[in-house]
Amino acid sequence: MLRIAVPNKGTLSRPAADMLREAGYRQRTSDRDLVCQDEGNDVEFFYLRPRDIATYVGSGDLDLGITGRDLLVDSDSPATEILDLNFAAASFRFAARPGTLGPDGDVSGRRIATSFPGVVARHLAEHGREAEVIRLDGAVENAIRLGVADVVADVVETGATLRQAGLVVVGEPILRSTAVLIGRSDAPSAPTTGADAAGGGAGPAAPLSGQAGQLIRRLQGVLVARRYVMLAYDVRADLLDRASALTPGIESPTISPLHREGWVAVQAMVRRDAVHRIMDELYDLGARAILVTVIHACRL
Ligand SMILES: Nc1ncnc2c1ncn2[C@@H]1O[C@H](COP(=O)(O)OP(=O)(O)OP(=O)(O)O)[C@@H](O)[C@H]1O
Ligand SMILES: O=P(O)(O)OC[C@H]1O[C@H](OP(=O)(O)OP(=O)(O)O)[C@H](O)[C@@H]1O
Ligand SMILES: [Mg+2]
Repeated sequence: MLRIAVPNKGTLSRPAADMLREAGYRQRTSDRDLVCQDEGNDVEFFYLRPRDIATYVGSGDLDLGITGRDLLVDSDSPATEILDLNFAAASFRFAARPGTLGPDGDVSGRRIATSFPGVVARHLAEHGREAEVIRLDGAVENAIRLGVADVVADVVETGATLRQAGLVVVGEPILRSTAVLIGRSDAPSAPTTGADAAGGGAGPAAPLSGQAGQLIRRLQGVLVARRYVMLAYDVRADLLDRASALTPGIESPTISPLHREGWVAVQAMVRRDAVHRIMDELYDLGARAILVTVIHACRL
């Protein structure tokens, strides 16, 4: 049975379970459940602190896991990113009281409070800088107010927490994080499919097979279904080339004959964020009966 680690609490927990449900897996019914068996799919889910997930996967005790890229980097476990799951986007940044640091964000010689000492240490080493790293469990913004640190390094989503603490971000983002599916570093990587067009990154090694490969393909299917819609319309056959250029689909649009002479029906997947612009352009071209439908699931 495939064993998967899923965040039990916090920002990642609900969207991770929602995504697995959308991919057809059974999920726990109570926040207190620590394990959920999906016998139909031969998969067992273990609900763990997101910070611990890379440790379980890196040791090989669990096969795959969902966590944040920043937590994966911080763990320094022999685990690697298989698929960007495209939720819980945040950046990891230095912040300080205005005027504390120069615009280049050089933190050399400063005291840096963070819950991600591994991410900060890697950044300092990559930039050849030395600083004192003070590891705290959370609410790190208070460390400056309390005189424990000069700089914080923390997750920033809206920036509201920093503003409330009178802090400003300094320098470029240290890391851009999203939720990711991870596996052991020495395991084969995800199968590459047309889903890569939807951001499903995959490494170069041989594809993961069996239930692991199936889970990855299902999650890639959810990513595509979330990012694309199906567009259908009728257009005069002599305008088909121009219409197809607007809706090339992922592989190629489907063209069907219409009873009305000189007209064809076209179907193609288009990116959800571009669909209204494309519909306007198709209408201006002369296409009619333009319909958008949601994709619930797919395998490309
Ligand atoms: N606004 C946010 N606050 C915290 N973490 C966020 C946010 N947006 C995205 N994330 C990501 O969620 C992960 C942190 O999740 P985690 O469950 O450890 O912390 P949390 O949601 O802050 O919960 P808690 O701090 O209460 O334990 C990281 O990968 C982080 O990048
Ligand atoms: O940019 P924002 O939208 O304000 O979000 C980022 C803040 O949210 C998280 O704190 P959390 O509430 O999880 O508390 P914690 O520091 O105790 O983890 C994170 O540590 C930042 O402080
Ligand atoms: Mg937090």
